[in-house]
Amino acid sequence: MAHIDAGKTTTTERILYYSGYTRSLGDVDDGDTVTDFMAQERERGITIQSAAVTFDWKGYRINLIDTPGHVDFTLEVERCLRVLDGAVAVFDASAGVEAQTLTVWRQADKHKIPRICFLNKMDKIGASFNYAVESIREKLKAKPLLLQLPIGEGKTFKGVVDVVSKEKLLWNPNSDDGKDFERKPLLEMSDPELLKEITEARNALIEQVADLDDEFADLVLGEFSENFDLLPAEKLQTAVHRVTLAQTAVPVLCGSALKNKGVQPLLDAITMYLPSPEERNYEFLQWYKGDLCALAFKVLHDKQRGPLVFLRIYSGMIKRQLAIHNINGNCTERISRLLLPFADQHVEIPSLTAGNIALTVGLKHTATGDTIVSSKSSALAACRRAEREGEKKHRQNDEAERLLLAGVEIPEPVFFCTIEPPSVAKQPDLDHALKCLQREDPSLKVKLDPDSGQTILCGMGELHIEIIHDRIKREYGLETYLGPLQVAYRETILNSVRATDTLDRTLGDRRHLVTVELEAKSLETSSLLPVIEYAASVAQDLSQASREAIENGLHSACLQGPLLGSPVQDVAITLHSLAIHPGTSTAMISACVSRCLQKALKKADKQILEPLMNLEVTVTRDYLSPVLADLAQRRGNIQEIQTRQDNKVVIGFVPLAEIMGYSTVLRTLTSGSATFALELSNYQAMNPQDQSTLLSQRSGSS
Ligand SMILES: Nc1nc2c(ncn2[C@@H]2O[C@H](COP(=O)(O)OP(=O)(O)OP(=O)(O)O)[C@@H](O)[C@H]2O)c(=O)[nH]1
Repeated sequence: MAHIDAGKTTTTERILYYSGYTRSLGDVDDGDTVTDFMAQERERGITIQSAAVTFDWKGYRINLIDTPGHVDFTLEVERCLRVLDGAVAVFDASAGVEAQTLTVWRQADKHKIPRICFLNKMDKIGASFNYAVESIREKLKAKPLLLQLPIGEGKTFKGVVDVVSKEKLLWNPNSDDGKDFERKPLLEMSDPELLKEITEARNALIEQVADLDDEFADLVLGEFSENFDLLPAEKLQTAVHRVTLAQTAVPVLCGSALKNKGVQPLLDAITMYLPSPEERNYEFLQWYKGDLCALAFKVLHDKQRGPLVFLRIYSGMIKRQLAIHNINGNCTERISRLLLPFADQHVEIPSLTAGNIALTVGLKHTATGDTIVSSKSSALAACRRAEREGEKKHRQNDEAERLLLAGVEIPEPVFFCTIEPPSVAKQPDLDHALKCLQREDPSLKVKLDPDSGQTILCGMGELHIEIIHDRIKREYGLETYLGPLQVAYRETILNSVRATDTLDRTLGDRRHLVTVELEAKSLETSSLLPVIEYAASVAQDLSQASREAIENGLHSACLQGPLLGSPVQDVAITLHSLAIHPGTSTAMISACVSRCLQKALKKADKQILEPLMNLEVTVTRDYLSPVLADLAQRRGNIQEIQTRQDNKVVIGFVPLAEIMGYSTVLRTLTSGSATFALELSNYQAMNPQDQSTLLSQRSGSS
């Protein structure tokens, strides 16, 4: 995991080469890497879908997932992190911690994933080991354990010193694939200076680990207190492994994937310090007692084979021709074939056990985030065990929560645009393509505009929508037309308003009569859904069906606000009175409260909320002024300007509406030398002037 362009794909390629899976070295810049297999990825040089690859290293089996770094694919990253036992965070050693690194780091924190850091690009001009380590300490608030130190930096980078074993690892400059390197103990005779430096680094490391691990502290203070040099490397490694698992510190290694240096020791570190599946102690596993339990974390549509579902197996075994039960979908279906994922080539296998990632063919109803078990009765047995345990511990856990592996929250899309098929006859084909793409990518939303009947595509960013458009063309052969990209605004109200409404309709011989009085007011806290309250007199004899009908009606009224037709948020609604004539259908109750709320919202003082983005621009000093001047014109609010090596890093907020197409603008402003990262911060109220400009633009254009 990493910020965009830190070198994850290049590192993965090296890993696959050294582990013997590939015979030649792929290159991102030449577009021939194994994991970036989608056509767009090869052309754009970025990782869109994280491919899962299985390989072996010195007797260990490793399932590797290369995640995308671009912020538009944050959800994809989180879905993959969710199923990992450990992660390697890759950094550009000349930039240290970048904006997206922070995001993925937080995601890994959320899922409690032990990790190690790999400071890549040590060969790059401006690379600085100390700078990058410092930024890990400061920005990620993590404790770095320096297991290696570089030999040279930038152009002079030649290899690394293993602090744990006090060995020098030098890569043969004449080897063009980095396979040839020598590992030599540091000796007083040949490397007195370096040996002194490394001994100090090793002692510091030992003290640091002893501070974090009591068992190690006892060992060090007892047997080896006089001389740390006598402490065997394996003892230190075992303690670093425990500390990594406890996530109280992170091992740091360095290298240059592009120049083929440092990747083999990284592989050793992965097997040595990251947890094996058994070491993760997933709490829910005890309920399954070795029965199958797996999580579907990715779905791909394959033209020939139909939906391919990636499963992380937590316990039990998966076999081909096995019937499985999907807890979320409450359905049973059969796996027809089982494959071991090797990027876009898949090897057929008869069975796969816990800890592995399986690619299954034949599951037609399983979607991303679903929990898979062997049968309904196995799920029930697990549930009973969980209940018994819960009673013992006097805990009131939600039964479903314990059995379903938590999925991943899907963020609300911030952009939308219309999409049209080349001809009306092709609309069903477009609908099919969008349905398949949505099953793969839950952050893509598709809606139908109730007024125009047009299909609307909602996504996480410009690149996201562009790529979906591209995929529809390439994978489904449909040339679609996109309308202009629009920002997804929200609305709210600023005061408290009351409204009443009556719906009286006779359909056939049945009279439907509802009268409602409600109050809508602004809510202090942020909430996407309206907070609904009932006056005591209303709550008294309200049936469950009527309550659901009311809530449906209120929710649907909040979907289209009075100003722009955008969702209304941060409102509290109180039902003061409600009279329902016997025999009135629930649909009529919904319709009446919905209309009444719309009336109230129309009367209220209204406010548009716009998405505000966190922006981080990295720019050389010479171009700082034009970048700042441009941001000022975009209603940008600069919080801080940091110095990162020779660059300036501008950190601030800017409304999404002002930053569309920014990559082209920034390229022109800085002759292509600057980079930027954008991420949704929150929704903020527009000022009255900007709001009225937007409203008049909209009414002029509609
Ligand atoms: N100098 C130098 N460049 C590197 C190194 N590793 C990768 N690069 C270059 O950095 C760029 C990005 O590399 P990728 O491997 O695609 O990075 P990534 O993190 O997978 O990128 P995304 O998947 O798009 O987030 C490419 O131009 C690589 O050639 C390195 O060790 N040194």
